[in-house]
Amino acid sequence: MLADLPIRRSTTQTNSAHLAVQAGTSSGRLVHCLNSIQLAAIFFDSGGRVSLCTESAQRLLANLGIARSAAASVLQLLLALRRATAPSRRELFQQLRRAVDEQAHAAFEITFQNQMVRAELHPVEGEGWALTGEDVSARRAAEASAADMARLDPLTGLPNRLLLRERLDQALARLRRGEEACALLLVDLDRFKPVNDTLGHPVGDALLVKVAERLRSTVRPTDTVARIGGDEFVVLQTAIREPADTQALARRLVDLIGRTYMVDGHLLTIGASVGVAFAPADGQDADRLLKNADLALYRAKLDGRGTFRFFEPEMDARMQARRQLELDMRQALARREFQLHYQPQLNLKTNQLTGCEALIRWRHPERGMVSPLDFIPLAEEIGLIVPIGEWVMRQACRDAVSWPAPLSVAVNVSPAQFKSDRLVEMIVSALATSGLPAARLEVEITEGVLLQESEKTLQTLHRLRDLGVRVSMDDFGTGYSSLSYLRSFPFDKIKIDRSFVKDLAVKPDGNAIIRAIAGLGQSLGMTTIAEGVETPEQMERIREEGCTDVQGYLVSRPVPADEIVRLIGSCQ
Ligand SMILES: Nc1nc2c(ncn2[C@@H]2O[C@H](COP(=O)(O)O[C@H]3[C@@H](O)[C@H](n4cnc5c(=O)[nH]c(N)nc54)O[C@@H]3COP(=O)(O)O)[C@@H](O)[C@H]2O)c(=O)[nH]1
Repeated sequence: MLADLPIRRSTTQTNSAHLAVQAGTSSGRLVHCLNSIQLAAIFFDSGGRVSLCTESAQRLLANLGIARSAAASVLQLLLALRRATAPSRRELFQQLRRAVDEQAHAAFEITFQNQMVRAELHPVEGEGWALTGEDVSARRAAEASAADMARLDPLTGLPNRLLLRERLDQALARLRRGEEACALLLVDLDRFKPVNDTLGHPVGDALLVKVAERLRSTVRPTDTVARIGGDEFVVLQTAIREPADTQALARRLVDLIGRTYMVDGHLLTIGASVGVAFAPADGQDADRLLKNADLALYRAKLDGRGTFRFFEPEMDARMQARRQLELDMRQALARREFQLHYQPQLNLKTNQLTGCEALIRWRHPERGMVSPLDFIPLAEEIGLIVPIGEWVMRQACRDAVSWPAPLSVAVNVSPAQFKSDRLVEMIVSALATSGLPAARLEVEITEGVLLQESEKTLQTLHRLRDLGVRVSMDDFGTGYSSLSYLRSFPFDKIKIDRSFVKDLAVKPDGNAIIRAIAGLGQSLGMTTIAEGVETPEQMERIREEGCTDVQGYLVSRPVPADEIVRLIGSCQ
């Protein structure tokens, strides 16, 4: 049908909206056709007068408040449109005016009383003009709503990272104009993961929604609360008069999130750690502010969580140092920079060595000897303890197999290693490849291991025990519930923390504690070994209180593998 019409497609534009009109039209058929496809179109002759106006175009003009008579010519129509729309559109109409003067195609949009019309002005070769119009209000509204949705977190309805970023950029622009300071508070939920893991994601999601409501309820309407990750929220506080405003808000956030929640019949308690960065003091661009708030958050977590910290420049330096240590540690395994030292354990009754504890050492080419206290916690935090711990286990088994039986080797196993499903298989493999009997391997764990996923952990411990591996409880007495853990698993050995041995000389009740633990071990059929024994007096008191074994500098400091072989030989 279009072929019948006096319309031809522009050579450069294939879209049907981009039409050029040929001379010599049969206007009756054309109007009929355009009316039936609901196209708003107005044709102007070479004198600029309206020669054809479809029904849709008439309705559109009426909606825009433009009288039909006003549309008598192109210029009159443009003037009427100019009067009908906002001053911000005036520039557009100047462009249109130019298009008319230059006989060029032009496309534009008119917003009028919530209605949006996309219009196109097409020059008709030597004959006049065609103006087409399309109501795009619904399409533009859908696009705007999609754009809004793309800036909101679907679960909580809070702004997401994208919108936060825009608001932060706006706040920083105001700051640059000297208007107001702002602060960024990065909020990370503590103990959220166990809720998700144990009660399932629907409960976790409902909890996040409640957290979002609490956060929203505690800020001013001018502030922004955003959700930027699973359990990560951000508050952008604007118009700050003094840092105390932000301090009060940070305290409120920690307190509010830490209050109990009732979700799906479950009483839940989580916490929040908050890191704060101020603009302009801690950064004037969004990236720096976010980075510095993150550093402050990291500090808050290190300081025990459930608290807030303000960014300090030293945090950056500390983080750089930590990153370098992490990089070095990742290379240390491949570069064979780790070594094992061994510290002997002595039975007080027989005066014979019973075994040795394997203690890792890191000989760094520039740092020198790095203490495990300086790198094991970081290795645990970033998960590197799993490969490092595997190396320790395999090396310890390889070294111990050359010691005379029944001497055993005790290996520290970290909580993070217990999370790995491969732990038991790895130990079986270390024993098999080294040829060390399982009974000569002892696994030392701390309370931290039992604190996590206790059911799974206990299963792992029982599997190890079934293999014949012995299990000892390290640092006994320093945790919160050492006693209760003794009931949950039949340990082979209790290692009394060296702080109690140290207290022997200084605290009047020092020996009472050692006596109590030794008695407990005796009743439960467990070996009790006192750590950190440095003097003959300490050794004597420990023997008197009933401990079975000792370990400490008095017997020997931890020594390299070849030296322990000599030491063992000299004791035989
Ligand atoms: N997961 C792993 N942890 C490990 C491994 N190797 C060591 N560690 C842990 O690092 C902590 C520090 O260890 P280290 O500096 O080796 O200190 C040990 C001994 O040197 C020290 N000790 C022993 N006797 C004495 C003494 O008489 N006085 C004194 N002041 N210190 C002494 O005690 C540490 C042994 O502690 P423990 O493990 O609790 O028996 C330490 O927590 C290690 O556990 C590893 O391979 N994996």
